[in-house]
Amino acid sequence: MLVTGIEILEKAHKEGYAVGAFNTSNLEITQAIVEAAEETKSPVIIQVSEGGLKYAGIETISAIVRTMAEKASVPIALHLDHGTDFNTVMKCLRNGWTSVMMDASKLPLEENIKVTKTVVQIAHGMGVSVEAEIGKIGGTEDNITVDEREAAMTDPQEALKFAKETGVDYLAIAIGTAHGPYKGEPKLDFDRLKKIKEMLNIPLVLHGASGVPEEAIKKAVSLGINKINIDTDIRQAFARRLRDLLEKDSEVYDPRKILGPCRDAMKEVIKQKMILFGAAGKA
Ligand SMILES: O=C(COP(=O)(O)O)N(O)CCCOP(=O)(O)O
Ligand SMILES: [Zn+2]
Repeated sequence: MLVTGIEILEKAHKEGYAVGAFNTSNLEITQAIVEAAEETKSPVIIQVSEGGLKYAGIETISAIVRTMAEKASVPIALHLDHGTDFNTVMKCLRNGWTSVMMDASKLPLEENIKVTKTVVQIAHGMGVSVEAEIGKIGGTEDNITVDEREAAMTDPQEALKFAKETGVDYLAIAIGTAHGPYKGEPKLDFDRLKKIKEMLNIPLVLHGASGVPEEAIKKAVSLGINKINIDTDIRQAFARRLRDLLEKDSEVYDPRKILGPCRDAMKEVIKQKMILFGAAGKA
């Protein structure tokens, strides 16, 4: 069933587990996410980035996800990931999305607060929940020094001010993760996470979670992470299966015989994440 993000995350926050938020941009990835959720009886957040919207078209990807979510037996939210453009956020609200991220983390704090507060007021008026970001979660490709990454981490006092002044439902925090494939092992600042959770007591979001060791994920969940964003691991599962399949069968040409097995490979990765996050059986 299609539900709001806060309906899913409030329960996770109260019961101390995390829900996977998996990015899609087409039919097969969406099918893989929904099938994984059904098979593990997990609530799930299906999310689309602005790049995903450009690739698929907002009306088309909305229709695919909403149709499958409404038919599903598990709770599913449709979420805009990293909405940096106000008008894109508004478009998603008009297309029946049940959760949006207003990502104004690149702006100075006061401007981030101002625009996020506006989105929260509008979204809440439509019964939609809101994620925002404080601190800067960059990409593993960004050439920044360790000190710069440290400086980009979320300041607990700023996070408290931000949450109070915006009324945001869940907050993405920077504690050492980054988007994309890691070169080395990411070091998460668990003390910072613990402090932020104690001070804010709302659902917290971990971006850039692909490639983070399982023990670190489990510790982050135990300290209060309730939404975990995964995209790179799914993309890499797709690409591995595709290469393997084409190497083994140079004659295959039916997209269904190519994309179907790739879909199944993505589904298996997603199921493992749902079990690792503690969401399995929580639907
Ligand atoms: O936090 C994550 C996923 O992080 P990951 O790379 O560790 O999977 N995300 O928000 C996914 C961001 C995807 O954006 P784009 O479609 O522009 O490539
Ligand atoms: Zn992200």
